[in-house]
Amino acid sequence: MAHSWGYDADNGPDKWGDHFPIAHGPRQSPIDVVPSQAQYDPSLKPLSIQYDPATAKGILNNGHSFQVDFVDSDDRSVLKGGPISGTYRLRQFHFHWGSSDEHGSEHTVQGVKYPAELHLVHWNSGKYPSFGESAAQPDGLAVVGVFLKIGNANPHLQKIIDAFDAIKEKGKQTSFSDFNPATLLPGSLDFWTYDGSLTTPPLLESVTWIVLKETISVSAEQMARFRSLLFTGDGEAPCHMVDNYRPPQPLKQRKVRASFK
Ligand SMILES: O=C(O)Cc1ccc(OCc2ccccc2)cc1
Ligand SMILES: [Zn+2]
Repeated sequence: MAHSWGYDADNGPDKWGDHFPIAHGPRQSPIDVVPSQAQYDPSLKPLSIQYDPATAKGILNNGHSFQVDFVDSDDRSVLKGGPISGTYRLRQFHFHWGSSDEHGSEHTVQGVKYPAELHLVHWNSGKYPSFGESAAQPDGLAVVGVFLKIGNANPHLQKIIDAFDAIKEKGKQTSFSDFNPATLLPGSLDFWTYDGSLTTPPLLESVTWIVLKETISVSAEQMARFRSLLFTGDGEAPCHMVDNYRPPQPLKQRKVRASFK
């Protein structure tokens, strides 16, 4: 793309296949999860999520979303169990959200859209030497997806929102420490799982998706703060960071499994 990918009509999800042909591949994400079509798999282990708040490093506006990055040079913050084998290290988390509370999530549940979706990105440190290497392997990444639903203000999200003034524009970053992402998880870790991809270019088909059934809360005022971020950098005409989600993609020959009955 002459101009890099984004979420506008001229560079958005419908155009990504022009430069990233895998966009039309067999295991693209996100998908619409249809609970009645998901098969309960008793062999799925419970999810094991252990994060050390000391591994939180910084928060960055990357021009597509904002992400909180973690020290991933050791196994202090890891995901195990569920559908994965071995140990996957937490690399970063980020969100996708809408221009209104009626939409914004990437995965949908029987067509239901949520105002936002959290992605906790992990890489297979038990098998590969780095995130970059892992991202190119079919079993390289594991992303935990959590839906946000409008309700009470979420005090754990508020710590992230309080950093937004320092990262309003594309390219801005600031330190972000002593934060445990496990505070962003719902009470139940029941999940759906399927083989998929990154939901942004390069759309690599290297993600084991683990989508939690239970939501976490966010207030309408907190969602408005997400929408105050900008896609654009200093000196550019400001464009609010909203609707940074890819819509559901064809399931093709895949099955979705459920960890619960
Ligand atoms: O949206 C998601 O959660 C999938 C996703 C996960 C990780 C991610 O990292 C960026 C990136 C990964 C590999 C190569 C270049 C860039 C990009 C997207
Ligand atoms: Zn994502």
